[in-house]
Amino acid sequence: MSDGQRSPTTDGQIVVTGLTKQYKNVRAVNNLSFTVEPGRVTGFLGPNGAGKTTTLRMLLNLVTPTGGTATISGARYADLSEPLRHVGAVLEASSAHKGRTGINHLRVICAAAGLPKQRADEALALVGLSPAAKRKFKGYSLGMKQRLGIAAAMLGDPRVLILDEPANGLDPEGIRWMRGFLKNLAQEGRTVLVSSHLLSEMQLLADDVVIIAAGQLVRQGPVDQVIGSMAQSARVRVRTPQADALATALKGQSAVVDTDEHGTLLVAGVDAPTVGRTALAAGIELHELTTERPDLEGVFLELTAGKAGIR
Ligand SMILES: Nc1ncnc2c1ncn2[C@@H]1O[C@H](COP(=O)(O)OP(=O)(O)OP(=O)(O)O)[C@@H](O)[C@H]1O
Repeated sequence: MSDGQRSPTTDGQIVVTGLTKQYKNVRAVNNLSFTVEPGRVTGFLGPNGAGKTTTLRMLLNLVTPTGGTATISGARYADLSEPLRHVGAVLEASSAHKGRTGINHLRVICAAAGLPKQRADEALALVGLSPAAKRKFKGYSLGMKQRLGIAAAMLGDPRVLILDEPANGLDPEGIRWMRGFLKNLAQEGRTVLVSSHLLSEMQLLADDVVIIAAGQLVRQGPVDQVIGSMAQSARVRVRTPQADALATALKGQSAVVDTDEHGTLLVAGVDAPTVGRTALAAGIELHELTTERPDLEGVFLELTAGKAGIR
């Protein structure tokens, strides 16, 4: 389907179907399928060498797939009539001519892409770099270079933004800025696909996650659902002066009950409301009832265990 024939239902959607990349000895991406929806930040997660960069490069027509397809708004990147107006990408920290100022770097891209010159000023303002517009690139910090890369990606006011490890090398303030910036783009209805190995960061940033390992899909879905779908995902912490009685009552509900060194019950297999109701029915007093979920890090390690390869 060409850019002009895009269906409104697929606008901004990224669809990866059976995508495969075989290098000489390495199958970097192996029959990978997932979708990325507009209006959401999607975290693309995987251990080192999982195939994230190769996948993003195939999406952007920088690497030719061995098999399968990757489309953006129903079209392959190569078939988009004005790719920069449709897709912005930041694949690595921005590189630019060292002696060129930030604003001139962006103006050169505008000229090459047939975009109006004032977009350079607008994009620079968008990433908070206007005060450094006339400073030379060689004097930019890593954080400023990252922002300039994002400004370049935003020149065409794209519907879809694709970023490979954008938080790399940023300080905490830079990471906080990036998080707010990307969430805001998603709120505007844009599609934001961000690869990262910073799992804790994704938990704060992403609405959805696509987790891959060894080139294959491990799990995809809303962050909360992916965490919640783990067999051992939720445990309920219960403190009660009648621990033995409650443990007995819960075992009748096919819960698995452990006790820690302080006598606190750790209950798996039933949710907190069930524990509360069971306690109430048995006339047991509760001092604490807390649902404990593993963080994304724990889920990720469990999901990709054994697949994270030195490949
Ligand atoms: N041009 C290439 N030629 C041969 N093998 C390659 C090439 N590019 C990537 N690979 C291999 O493909 C696999 C996937 O690499 P890729 O860079 O896509 O993973 P990644 O998930 O982005 O990893 P990282 O987080 O370390 O960047 C790795 O084993 C890598 O060595």
